[in-house]
Amino acid sequence: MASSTPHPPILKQPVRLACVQLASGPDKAANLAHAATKVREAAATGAKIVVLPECFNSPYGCDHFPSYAETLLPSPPTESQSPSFHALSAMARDNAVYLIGGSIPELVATTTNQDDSQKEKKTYYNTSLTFSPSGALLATHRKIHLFDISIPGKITFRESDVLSPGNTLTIIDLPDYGRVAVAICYDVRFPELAMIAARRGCFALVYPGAFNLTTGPLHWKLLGQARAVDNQVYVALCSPARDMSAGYHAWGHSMVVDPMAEVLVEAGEGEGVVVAELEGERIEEARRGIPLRDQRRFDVYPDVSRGFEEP
Ligand SMILES: O=C(O)CCC(=O)C(=O)O
Repeated sequence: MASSTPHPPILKQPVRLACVQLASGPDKAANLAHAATKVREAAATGAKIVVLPECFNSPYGCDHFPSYAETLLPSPPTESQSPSFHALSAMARDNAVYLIGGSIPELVATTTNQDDSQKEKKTYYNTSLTFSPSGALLATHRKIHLFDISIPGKITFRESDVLSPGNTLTIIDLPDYGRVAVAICYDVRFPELAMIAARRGCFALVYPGAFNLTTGPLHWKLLGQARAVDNQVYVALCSPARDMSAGYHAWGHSMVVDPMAEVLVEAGEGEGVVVAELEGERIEEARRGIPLRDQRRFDVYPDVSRGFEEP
């Protein structure tokens, strides 16, 4: 029921966030080197939170996940187990930024004893790593909702043919600023995640993603604005650049949406960096003007954030 308890500020100080809409190809080492250049460019704008796209260092597609997958556990992995882990850590440290490192395919290999012989089982995830300005790993998010869709004549995609889903929601404390939630692409379609994260005090929901030319024009911006307006938080969507010579055509249009659902910055199709200033007062203003948080009727419907265990 409505109450008007005071709410503590959820963003400690204004912060600039950059989405790097990256062009990448089949050469992982080249992709990592190029990402480092673009993260430097993003940091030079004054951005202190930098976001990379989903599958930023490989082509996107089920055929590619196993050959590009890296082992992240035990953490920290060695350089040869995960060159991407080390490259991302260095990008964060070299530029003194929080780096939400898009996503990479992750391999978890386990051995089991069966009938006196050892069997190796390989499990793959779509995984996002976030690093602190000192280069320390802050969080790992494994895509929870796998991208399995079929729109006849347009697009069929079945990540679950190859990938396994993650099972935890990812809320990250950035000590200088406050909390953000990270989820990956198709995860944006599930408002429960966003609601829980916002009610746990996140000032921004960050989605590395790679929508396509069918659902991108229909839903990408709509979903970004929907998650923002429902939760009165900032939303950042970060896509790869579109490459019509690649097997998968990403929509592009990386953007940052404010707590009133206004699109603050939006990229086009090609490579680029978009930057927005996030301010706690803008969140408070939205929440004062339209006081949803004090008007929810949890006596009529359940609060999905109740019972969620913090990691
Ligand atoms: O939800 C969509 O339409 C696209 C999702 C997607 O591309 C992904 O999860 O990688």
